[in-house]
Amino acid sequence: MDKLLIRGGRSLQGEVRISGAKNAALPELCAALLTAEPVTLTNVPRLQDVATMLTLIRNMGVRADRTEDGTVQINAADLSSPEAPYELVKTMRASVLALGPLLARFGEATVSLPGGCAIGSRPVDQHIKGLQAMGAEIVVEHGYMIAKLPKGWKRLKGAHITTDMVTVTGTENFLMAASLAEGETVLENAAQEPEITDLAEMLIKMGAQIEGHGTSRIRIQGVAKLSGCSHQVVADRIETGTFLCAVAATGGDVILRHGRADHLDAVIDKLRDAGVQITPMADGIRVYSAGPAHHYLKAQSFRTTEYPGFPTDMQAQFMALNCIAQGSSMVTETIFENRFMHVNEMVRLGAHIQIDGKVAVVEGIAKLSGATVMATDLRASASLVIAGLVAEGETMVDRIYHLDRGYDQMEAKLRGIGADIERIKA
Ligand SMILES: CC(=O)N[C@H]1[C@@H](OP(=O)(O)OP(=O)(O)OC[C@H]2O[C@@H](n3ccc(=O)[nH]c3=O)[C@H](O)[C@@H]2O)O[C@H](CO)[C@@H](O)[C@@H]1O
Ligand SMILES: C=C(OP(=O)(O)O)C(=O)O
Repeated sequence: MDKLLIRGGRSLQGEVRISGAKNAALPELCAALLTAEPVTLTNVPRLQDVATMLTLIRNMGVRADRTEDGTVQINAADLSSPEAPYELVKTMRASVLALGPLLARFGEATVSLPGGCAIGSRPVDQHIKGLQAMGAEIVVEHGYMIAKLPKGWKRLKGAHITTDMVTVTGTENFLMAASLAEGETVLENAAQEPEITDLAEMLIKMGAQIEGHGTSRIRIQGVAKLSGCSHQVVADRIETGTFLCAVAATGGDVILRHGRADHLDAVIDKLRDAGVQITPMADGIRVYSAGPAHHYLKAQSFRTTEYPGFPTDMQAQFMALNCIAQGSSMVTETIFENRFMHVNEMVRLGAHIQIDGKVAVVEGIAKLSGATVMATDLRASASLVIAGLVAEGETMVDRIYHLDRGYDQMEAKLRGIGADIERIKA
């Protein structure tokens, strides 16, 4: 297993190019299953999850070709096997996104219950309930969701779906399924994340009739057929936020090219309150902090919530900053029940953190000291990299395959702005 070796203490300067969003590219690759016509996605990030999704759809008989510039061409005209086997989905939560499109276009689907980051139990009951409301017959057997249309049905039927909680991939599954269903679907309590809006915009280019995306109530008028399209994946707000926290922690002056400040209001507000200077630009964001966080920044308390609130996917990275900022802070995780696994590893670097249920109380200290730490999930890995960038001496981050699932060449990008970081190949 590859590791990252970081020698901390350097400030960051220069420019980083932000990649396309993992959490938009994955549903958009699945949306291509809704049509027999060619779909072109550009700005697709180079990630392990994207590679896994491409393997998954190729395994169904779909043609999917990617080029070095981040373009992926998909043709699902000859999709022969609407199945997502366990072996291919066990590492990736987003594989559940195959369910809606397969069911909508082929009237059947067999999709393994998904894997992904071990940050909580992550059930898919809402996905199943919503698709059942559209008429699907779904049983869960031997770890698989086996779904089909009732006898004699040609298409799903539009429905009024109110989920028990806001679910991002649930909303995406319903959007895709409803686009090809008969009649109107109304999604209440819908997720409002920018990745949902980006997916809806892609579906609209394919001929879908969608209104209200980006709000908690989405209306979809189903159509009988969707066509091909060309779509550019939106910039990754979580990658952007991760680099913002890295520069805030080390000090420095960096332009995040293509980063979208308007998708990160909650994080940027907290960074500004901490003392970081953030300037939105025409095609990016400039971030400036005079030096190491402990000399210049004040720790910030925050609570994760659904968009537009503070994203759970930024909790660990901001906590790394709080560890070495001035003062104490309370970090409350409300979305996933097991998303503090980075805490023990940060403590190994000298951080002062105590967990009490959903709350982590962080006492900012002047210095972390380098150590060997283990990445436990995707954003935990990123937070340990940030901690390593400011720790004294060497930090070795083990098990970075988690990082490779969701960050496009993170260590190369960090090296490009002055970090002392190298990948140690297994
Ligand atoms: C591929 C992708 O886009 N992943 C993102 C997506 O995950 P994902 O879509 O899996 O997360 P959800 O928004 O569905 O989960 C929100 C909460 O609802 C619960 N829940 C969800 C569905 C369900 O059927 N039953 C249920 O109980 C979950 O366990 C969790 O506690 O949104 C999360 C929350 O912003 C992010 O952390 C992930 O990066
Ligand atoms: C939790 C995440 O990913 P996934 O839903 O793919 O596990 C994430 O992107 O932080």
